[in-house]
Amino acid sequence: MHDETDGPRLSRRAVLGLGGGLAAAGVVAGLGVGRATATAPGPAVASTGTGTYPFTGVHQAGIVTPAQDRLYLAAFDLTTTSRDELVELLRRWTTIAARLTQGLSAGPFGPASGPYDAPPDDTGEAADLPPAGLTITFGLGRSMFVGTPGPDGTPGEDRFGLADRLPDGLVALPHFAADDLDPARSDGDLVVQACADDPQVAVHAIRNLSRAAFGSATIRWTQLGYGRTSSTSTAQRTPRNLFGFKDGTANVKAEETDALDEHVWVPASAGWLAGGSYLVARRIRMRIETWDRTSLREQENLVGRTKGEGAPLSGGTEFTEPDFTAQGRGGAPLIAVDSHVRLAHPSSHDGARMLRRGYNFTDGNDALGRLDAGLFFVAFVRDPRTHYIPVQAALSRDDVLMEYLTHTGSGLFAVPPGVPDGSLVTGADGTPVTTADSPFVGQQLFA
Ligand SMILES: C=CC1=C(C)c2cc3[nH]c(cc4nc(cc5[nH]c(cc1n2)c(C)c5CCC(=O)O)C(CCC(=O)O)=C4C)c(C)c3C=C
Ligand SMILES: [Fe+2]
Repeated sequence: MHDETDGPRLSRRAVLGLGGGLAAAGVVAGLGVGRATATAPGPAVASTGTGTYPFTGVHQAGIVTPAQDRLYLAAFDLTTTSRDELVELLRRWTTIAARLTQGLSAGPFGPASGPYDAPPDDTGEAADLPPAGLTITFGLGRSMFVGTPGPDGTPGEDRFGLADRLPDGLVALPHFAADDLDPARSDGDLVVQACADDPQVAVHAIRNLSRAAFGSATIRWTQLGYGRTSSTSTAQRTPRNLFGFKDGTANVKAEETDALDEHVWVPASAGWLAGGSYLVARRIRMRIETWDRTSLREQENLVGRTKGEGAPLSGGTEFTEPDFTAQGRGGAPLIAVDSHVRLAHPSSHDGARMLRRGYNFTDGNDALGRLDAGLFFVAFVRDPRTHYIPVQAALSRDDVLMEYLTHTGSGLFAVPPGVPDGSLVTGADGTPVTTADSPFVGQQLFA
């Protein structure tokens, strides 16, 4: 497992061989390019102290890799209508992501070594920071394929000739009861999820990707998150959400490879998206001031688990399966029929599970002094039609916890598979570069 206790960390400068020499080599990036094998990121190298996760692989990183402590997620709108420019953007983004996640600068020169009369090819604020386990995960929104329908229901525009490649699961999410969605915090043509154990590293990643998108795409909305609200590995302790409850106990974990195939990865039959997933994002504001005036008994009944250990109210310890048939004195179920865990449990949804990877957020306060805080819910599923929409519909309709929640933002994105190991193109300095045929996330879509 990657964590803060991993041995000595290398800063970007150290990884780069202290800038100068490698930056000089970067001048000739593009010369002598080759397919990266030796330089392709190897297995997770937490043990060597660099704190990096491989960028390449069958699946994109940032899904089953252990959830880091911080999130910066940005949704983008494309400003270009050129398919070639879209491909170029994805190529540039892929190279930058491959570099940043391995502790390199965004471009081959770095923040302080490029031509003196040009803006640096990296903004610099992460120059002396370790890679902090950065992962960057790309997703594609429905509007990229079919545009945005008009208010009168007129169909959107197929700007890139991709309408017939729309994945079946990339549906327009229905309106759920108690949704109060802000369009300025919802949807988008593209999404980039940057997760790291240092917020500055995650912000640096999005900033440099946004910079590289200049002229092709602009940021539509962003969300900062802290204090992951899920574990994605059995080696991680279960964190707590802002209601103070352990969150992520029953999550799908990286070690459950059969469950990942069944519930998270898009199957081979799904064409270009095979090996990918779908990312659901929901910005959920929590009425924490009201919650804090609620008795412990009521809080536990709303959730269906104990607040201290996170054990189901039917008994046992944190990882004991809830027993929904268990009754207390008087015959009432120990886990209420309208409790959160009962309504979200796979047994209520034909066995459907999801890989949750959410974060807490606090975005200031409202005019009444109440915190604008909550849970930025992120989940990866194999098909939102079976693995998310029915669950959300049941929760929005019947979950007593909803009395304390308002969904204020929403997004659904198709997450392409990973860039294959050994396929990155490297420059003379051995680091990834963008060329006319360098690989990119989502390449299968354009094949
Ligand atoms: C549509 C999916 C879900 C949303 C939205 C959601 C929001 C949400 N959840 C909590 C707190 C907890 N959730 C817990 C379990 C849990 N939640 C979902 C789904 C959504 N939650 C699932 C599928 C599960 C697992 C159910 C199971 O298999 O037992 C828990 C219990 C601990 C755990 O297993 O993680 C808590 C606590 C909040 C506060 C919230 C919105 C703000
Ligand atoms: Fe939940």
